[in-house]
Amino acid sequence: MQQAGTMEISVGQWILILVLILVPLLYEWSATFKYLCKMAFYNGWILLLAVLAIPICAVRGRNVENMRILRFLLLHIKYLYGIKIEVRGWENFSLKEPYVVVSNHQSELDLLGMMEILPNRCVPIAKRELMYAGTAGLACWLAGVIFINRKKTDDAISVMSEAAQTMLREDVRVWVFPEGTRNHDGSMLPFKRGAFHLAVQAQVPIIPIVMSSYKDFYNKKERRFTTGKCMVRILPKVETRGLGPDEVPELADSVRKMMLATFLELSGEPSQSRDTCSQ
Ligand SMILES: CCCCCCCCCCCCCC(=O)SCCNC(=O)CCNC(=O)[C@H](O)C(C)(C)COP(=O)(O)OP(=O)(O)OC[C@H]1O[C@@H](n2cnc3c(N)ncnc32)[C@H](O)[C@@H]1OP(=O)(O)O
Ligand SMILES: CCCCCCCC/C=C\CCCCCCCC(=O)OC[C@@H](O)COP(=O)(O)O
Repeated sequence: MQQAGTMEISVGQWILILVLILVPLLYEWSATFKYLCKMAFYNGWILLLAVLAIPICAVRGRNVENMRILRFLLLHIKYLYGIKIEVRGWENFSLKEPYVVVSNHQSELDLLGMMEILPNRCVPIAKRELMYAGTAGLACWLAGVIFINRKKTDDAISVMSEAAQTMLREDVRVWVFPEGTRNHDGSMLPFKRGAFHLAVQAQVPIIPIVMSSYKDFYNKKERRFTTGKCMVRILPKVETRGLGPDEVPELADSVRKMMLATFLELSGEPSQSRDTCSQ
């Protein structure tokens, strides 16, 4: 029986107290636990922000203008994580016409750099699986993200050909990660050619973007995630007017060379030392 003025603590409450003490201690002591917490919060926070975004975006229906709403909602995340983003080359974005943005792809954290500089009426091309990522998938769909099925090349190519028409008809810019997958090892994979076919088919320029290596503050293999700085460079446009499908391989190679040189320079690596591509 409980006496007046005394309080019994139940087993559940003891567990809660223990968790409240242990979690912050573990967070400080274990870099792995910190990494897992930060990544879980990153995904959870985005799913939650998407809950906010969905009704606002739904007012307009599926529309690329909704990308501005996603951008606005996501811009603060860099502050939560203490990631400083330094952008140079803004002047290279001052084109009125549509263009294809190509950018290196290190991790889901690329979303932060992307939102920092995302031009108006610019939509990313994303793997179809993202459409099923709960609220985030629906928010992406409402913002006009172009989904491709990477398991069906023909389908992916026809979606991209359709995108070439949409870009011109509706004055839309498209953002592609030409590596086609995240590349956590601090280098740049060989480029897939879809982005370059897209630019050539639409006869629009390519604007290469390079985000510096995250190695100083983030490493998935080592499960390390601290605060840090990322440099983003918007490179000058590469014209595609007059080029045909036969020139695509050369175009892709020359853009990749330029991006790799910038990546190595930004990441403080000697040039040619980290090229994982043997094209
Ligand atoms: C608040 C909530 C917010 C939520 C977050 C919001 C933000 C979300 C941000 C999301 C960010 C998410 C980020 C992400 O999800 S990144 C993952 C998805 N993105 C990509 O995969 C883009 C890059 N991939 C490609 O470009 C691939 O080439 C594709 C996918 C097209 C095919 O790949 P696949 O591996 O199947 O085949 P292949 O590359 O060997 O190509 C085969 C042949 O076809 C030729 N070919 C290719 N394309 C075209 C074309 N258009 N017209 C004519 N021909 C074309 C090509 O040259 C080659 O021929 P050849 O050269 O060998 O002779
Ligand atoms: C009810 C279903 C709940 C599903 C929960 C899913 C959790 C996902 C939560 C939030 C989504 C965060 C959006 C991050 C956007 C970045 C996407 C990204 O970077 O995709 C990776 C893709 O470029 C390449 O994929 P792979 O490296 O080939 O793989």
